[in-house]
Amino acid sequence: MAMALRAASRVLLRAGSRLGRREAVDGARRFANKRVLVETEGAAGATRIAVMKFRNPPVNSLSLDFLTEFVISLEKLENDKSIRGVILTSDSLKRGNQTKVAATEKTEEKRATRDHGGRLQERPGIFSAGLDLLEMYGRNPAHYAEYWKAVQELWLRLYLSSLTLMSAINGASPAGGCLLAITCDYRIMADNPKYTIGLNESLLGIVAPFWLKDNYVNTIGHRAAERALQLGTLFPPAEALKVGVVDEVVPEDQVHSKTLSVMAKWLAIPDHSRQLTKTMMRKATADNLIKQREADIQNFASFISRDSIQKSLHMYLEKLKHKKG
Ligand SMILES: CC/C=C\C/C=C\C/C=C\CC/C=C/CC(=O)SCCNC(=O)CCNC(=O)[C@H](O)C(C)(C)COP(=O)(O)OP(=O)(O)OC[C@H]1O[C@@H](n2cnc3c(N)ncnc32)[C@H](O)[C@@H]1OP(=O)(O)O
Repeated sequence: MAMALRAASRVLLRAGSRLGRREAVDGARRFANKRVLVETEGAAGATRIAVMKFRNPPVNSLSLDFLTEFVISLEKLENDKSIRGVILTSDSLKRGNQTKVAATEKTEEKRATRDHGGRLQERPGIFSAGLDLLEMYGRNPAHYAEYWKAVQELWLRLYLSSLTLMSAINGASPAGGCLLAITCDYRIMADNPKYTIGLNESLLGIVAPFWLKDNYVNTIGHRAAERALQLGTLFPPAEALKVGVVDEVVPEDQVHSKTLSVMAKWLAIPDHSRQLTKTMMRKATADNLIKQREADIQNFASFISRDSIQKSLHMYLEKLKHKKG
């Protein structure tokens, strides 16, 4: 398994250097590729934590490029011995240096936030819209296979990470967005009823993969997962807390500070015992995928290529496009 992960990571690193964009380097304290910004907090030489901010406009969907860049960034953090904790969050807060694009049409309004250079900015209120539907629609089986391998890789890396991972959920978090959150050791969600979280695959006419289902069952229990998966339930914060999809709900402006303070408590536990415990709890679930990765890829590629599934995705995409039109 370690060898397989190292080999996959070499491939990703090569892809990363081809993608090649390291926009900002400030010692070890801040690095970024195009879609993931990583900031570290804490004094040099001491234990530090990192904040990984998603910035893949407009909705932080998990495109192939995003997945590649994410895994490269995570690996860098895993290799940095001074980093013990990582917070996943969206870089979707409004920045000062922005202007509203004059918008009369509804479709314009939807994407009205641009910076002064006219570049599209991440809109606030979205943690991640989940897997990129355009990677799963209208492509060929080889592309589906490549994409699914990257999705598996992301999940395995996060689920088995030796770091303490926390998600600061500052927006909507459907499907793959929920995947990011439930791989973490702890989840804190902003108390905004507009934000929802859950595995809504069934509403799209698709099915969550077995390993994500297992992750969900491990998080909220079998009965709750069985019901939520069939109904494709997206829980608002209070319900997400009640069912256990998230561990805490706090006012929106306190999500970051609260996550930092919970992280401090987790980091007070010795790493070796916490890590061994985490592995003990998670290894069997991860091994289930590891032993059949290739079969899972083939399953996905043939499932998603079906005419009926492509039709469902087409209808869902159309619905998204016209929902406010
Ligand atoms: C038996 C089984 C056998 C085998 C099975 C094997 C494997 C399993 C098979 C399949 C599993 C596949 C798993 C998939 C998991 C996923 O993650 S699927 C994605 C689920 N995501 C969603 O449903 C979210 C959809 N989006 C939204 O609900 C809203 O966009 C959101 C609340 C995030 C934001 O709303 P709003 O601010 O109003 O923005 P818009 O809706 O206007 O969206 C802006 C533009 O972004 C586009 N977009 C939205 N989401 C996605 C996405 N996930 N991927 C790509 N693009 C997305 C949207 O269309 C708008 O585009 P436009 O401006 O119109 O061009």
